[in-house]
Amino acid sequence: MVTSNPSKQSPADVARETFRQLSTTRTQPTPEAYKKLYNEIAGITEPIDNSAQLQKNNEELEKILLNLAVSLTLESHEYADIGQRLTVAAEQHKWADYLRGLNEFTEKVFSQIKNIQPQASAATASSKQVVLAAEDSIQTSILKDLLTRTLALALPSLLTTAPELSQESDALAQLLKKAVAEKDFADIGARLKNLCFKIEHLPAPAPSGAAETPISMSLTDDMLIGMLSKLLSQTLGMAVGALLQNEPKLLAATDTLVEEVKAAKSLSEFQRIETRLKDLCYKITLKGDDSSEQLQLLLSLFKLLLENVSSLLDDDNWLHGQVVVIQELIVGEIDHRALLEATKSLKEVIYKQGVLKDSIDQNKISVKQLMNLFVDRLSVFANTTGEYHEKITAYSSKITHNTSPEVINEVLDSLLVDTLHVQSEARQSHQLMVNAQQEVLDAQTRISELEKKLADMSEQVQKDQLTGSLNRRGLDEILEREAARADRRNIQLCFGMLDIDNFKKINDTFGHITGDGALVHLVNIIKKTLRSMDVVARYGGEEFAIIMPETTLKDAAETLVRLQRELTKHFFMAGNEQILITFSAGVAERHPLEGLETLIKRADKAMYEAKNTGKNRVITAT
Ligand SMILES: Nc1nc2c(ncn2[C@@H]2O[C@H](COP(=O)(O)OP(=O)(O)OP(=O)(O)O)[C@@H](O)[C@H]2O)c(=O)[nH]1
Repeated sequence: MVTSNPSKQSPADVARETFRQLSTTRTQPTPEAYKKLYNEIAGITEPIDNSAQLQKNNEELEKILLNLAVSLTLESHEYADIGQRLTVAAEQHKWADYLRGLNEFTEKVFSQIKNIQPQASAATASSKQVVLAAEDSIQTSILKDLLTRTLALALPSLLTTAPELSQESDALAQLLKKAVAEKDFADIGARLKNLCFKIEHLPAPAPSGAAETPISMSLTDDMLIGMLSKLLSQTLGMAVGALLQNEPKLLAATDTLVEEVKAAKSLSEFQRIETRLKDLCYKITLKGDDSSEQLQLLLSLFKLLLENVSSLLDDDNWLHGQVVVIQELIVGEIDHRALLEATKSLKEVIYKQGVLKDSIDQNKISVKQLMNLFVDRLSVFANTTGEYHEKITAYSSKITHNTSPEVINEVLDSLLVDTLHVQSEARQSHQLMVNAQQEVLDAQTRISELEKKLADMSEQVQKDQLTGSLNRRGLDEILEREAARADRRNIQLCFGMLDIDNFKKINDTFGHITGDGALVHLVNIIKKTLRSMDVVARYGGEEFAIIMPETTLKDAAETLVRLQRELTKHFFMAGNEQILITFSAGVAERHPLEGLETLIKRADKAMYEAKNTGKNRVITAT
């Protein structure tokens, strides 16, 4: 039975139903048969003759199907056989044979997946085995996904949909050929999903069905205005808005214009906006010239200053490190954010320099006071011993010239008194020396404690020393700033939390240094994959946070899935061993005015759910 309800079914639904009926009634799936049934199901009568376009579509489709068949002949033995049969069927236009062959192929792929999964869980003896099994399983599941979608959705729809999409599919078929040869389906899976998404979202046919067929893709004025308005408001809001961060007046004017663009519904409204846009552009150009000149001057001054600071720093490694960080920050493209970060780091350097200098000066003063005291005592002692020697010489001559016992007794008494005096001075000086030595040691301990404190402080600056990503403190600051911006501009902000799976096993198998390398590898891949406006921070040991400004929850989740896919393409190498790094992630979109602690908690909770439901997945927070 044919159902006809054009107002309720999307073209994709109709296409699916057409395909199902073709197969249950065992009708040959020729393009003509497909089109006829499609129109019946969609309740469309076909008033205009678009046979030339259909002919072209059919030819393109046939080419795609033939390419797919040929690509399979390059596969291993069992797939190559099917590929041969499909090629013959496509060349002879025997579409029923072709369909049977494709179904057989899908069955084979599904049964292979079932075999691979137990293999993966059994392969615990060597991590390499696990990695290889996981790799196979990922590729096969992508292949499965790809074929299911091809069979169920993309191909039938292509028979009747837009020619642009046919061209895209043709390119895809070429890619598929390459992917099968190289056994790398990650890219093509994503592209096919994208194509299916486009097909699913093709505009529905007009309910009257009188003038339009499902292949009609003509852009109406409304659609054009919609696209124009979206493009303009995005350009203004994101690009221009970001450039004007330190120009509040122009920023406010831009924000107002963005709202007006969003609300504009007709071309005449756009014409009015155009005049105001020109005015804004003019003002921005004026400001831009002005401030970029100032910025350049300021920068050259800043660089000069840094060079001098650097040469003054002697061998203080920490401060040198900080100066290098600032120099790196201002190398190349300078934007407002880089300047803000550089200024903050410089303030930190200056503050810490001050603290260190004060403490070391104080210690130097106390050592100096001690030395003065010691020298004083020493001179007293020297005087005393000098006098003693003089007295001894005098006593000696007295004894030489006078031998009476009374005189000698008198000399001996005096000598005793003088010797006791010298001994007491010597004892005092000795004690002083011991005290001084102790105080110098104390001062040295205090100085090394200060240096340690300084080293500890370096952990508090914004960067994580191992991975070069932001640390917790850096994360807090940027998150606060982005949240304020999101509130001010009424735009989305997403926060992702990800935790490497089974990281302990990497450490236990290959050692901590390799584990550290894996963390650095992950951050590098994150930085390569994400947009430049996204920010990655190390949240804890093997836990990372990602801030995604101006991103919807759906896009943020897709970004993290894309990141997972990138990791399957870039293994981490531990010597000759390939390690597949996977992670579990939770992602949350910030509610307007939501506190950051709550936002982080929601993402964290979703991340734990991802861990507890099998790992290597992304869960969106409620
Ligand atoms: N090499 C290295 N290891 C770290 C670092 N920070 C934390 N770790 C280690 O990361 C491991 C985390 O282990 P667990 O918390 O059990 O997590 P896991 O093994 O990833 O397991 P799941 O999270 O459940 O997938 C511990 O062995 C930590 O010692 C670091 O900076 N370098």
